[in-house]
Amino acid sequence: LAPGGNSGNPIYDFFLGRELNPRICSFDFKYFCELRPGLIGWVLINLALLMQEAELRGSPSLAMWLVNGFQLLYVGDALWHEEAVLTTMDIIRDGFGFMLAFGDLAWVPFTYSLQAQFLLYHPEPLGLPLASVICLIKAVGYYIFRGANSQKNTFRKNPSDPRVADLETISTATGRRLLVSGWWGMVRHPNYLGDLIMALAWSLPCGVSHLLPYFYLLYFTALLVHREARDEQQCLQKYGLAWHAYCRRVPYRIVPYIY
Ligand SMILES: NC(=O)C1=CN([C@@H]2O[C@H](COP(=O)(O)OP(=O)(O)OC[C@H]3O[C@@H](n4cnc5c(N)ncnc54)[C@H](OP(=O)(O)O)[C@@H]3O)[C@@H](O)[C@H]2O)C=CC1
Ligand SMILES: CC(C)CCC[C@@H](C)[C@H]1CC=C2C3=C(CC[C@@]21C)[C@@]1(C)CC[C@H](O)C(C)(C)[C@@H]1CC3
Repeated sequence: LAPGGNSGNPIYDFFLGRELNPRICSFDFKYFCELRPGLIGWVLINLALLMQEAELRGSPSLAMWLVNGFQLLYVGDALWHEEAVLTTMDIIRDGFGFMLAFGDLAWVPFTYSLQAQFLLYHPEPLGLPLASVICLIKAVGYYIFRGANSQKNTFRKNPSDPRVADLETISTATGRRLLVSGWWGMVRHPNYLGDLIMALAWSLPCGVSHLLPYFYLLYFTALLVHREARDEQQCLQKYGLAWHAYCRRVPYRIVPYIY
């Protein structure tokens, strides 16, 4: 049973999921749904919207190309680094309840493709200079997101790997160490920061005339703030005093000097 989804409150447990890894033989429903149908469905919906725009207006707009390219990179990255999902709280702690079943299969493909849906009905002229700035924002976000996630994954797999061996760490009572320099010495969730910067770059090609393309950015900020609080609680339970020491050393959660 999932540690989080067995609180005794039936509504909460239905949302978070009672069973941790529902399986038939070796087929793990949660692991499959987390990465395959929703993410691939999202890319296919985006592509269909791009093709429909080409049919309507002769060719896809630059804004549509950017949104498609950025989100394809995000999904490609998730599939390329597939094994990293095994250490996320969704796989380790959360059950396969309404949140993940609905989230993976319906929420991700249909709401994450909102920017492309918006562009089909509200074409947005985008010049090359602004497009270059947006690409730069995406590149910075991706650099932080990938750098932080890879640094932690490499360290968790092999702390003496030369790419992470020189980083400063704090020892914990569990025998595991926490990184306190590199990306993880900047804020306590540098990967969330990179992800949020990328989310901004996905919305900007749609202009600023409407709030709808910014829905993902707003929802994602709320999701990550809540997720960060849940992770913080779990880390405090796991690492106790060492976690307090890490928080003193790295006081900001997601955005340096702000939050
Ligand atoms: N697009 C989307 O809808 C979503 C995207 N994401 C993205 O998924 C990715 C994974 O996120 P998530 O699973 O929430 O969390 P993280 O990848 O940030 O993992 C948190 C875990 O990392 C370990 N950790 C924390 N601090 C340190 C440190 N200083 N040194 C070493 N290990 C540390 C702890 O686990 P332990 O010590 O046990 O290893 C902690 O529980 C992120 O990039 C996030 O942005 C997440 C949710 C939704
Ligand atoms: C329905 C609710 C309002 C919210 C549902 C939340 C889910 C949609 C997200 C919870 C964690 C997720 C992750 C990804 C997609 C969204 C959900 C399922 C992820 C697969 C996206 C790609 C990333 O690279 C990742 C790190 C693999 C993500 C893992 C967490």
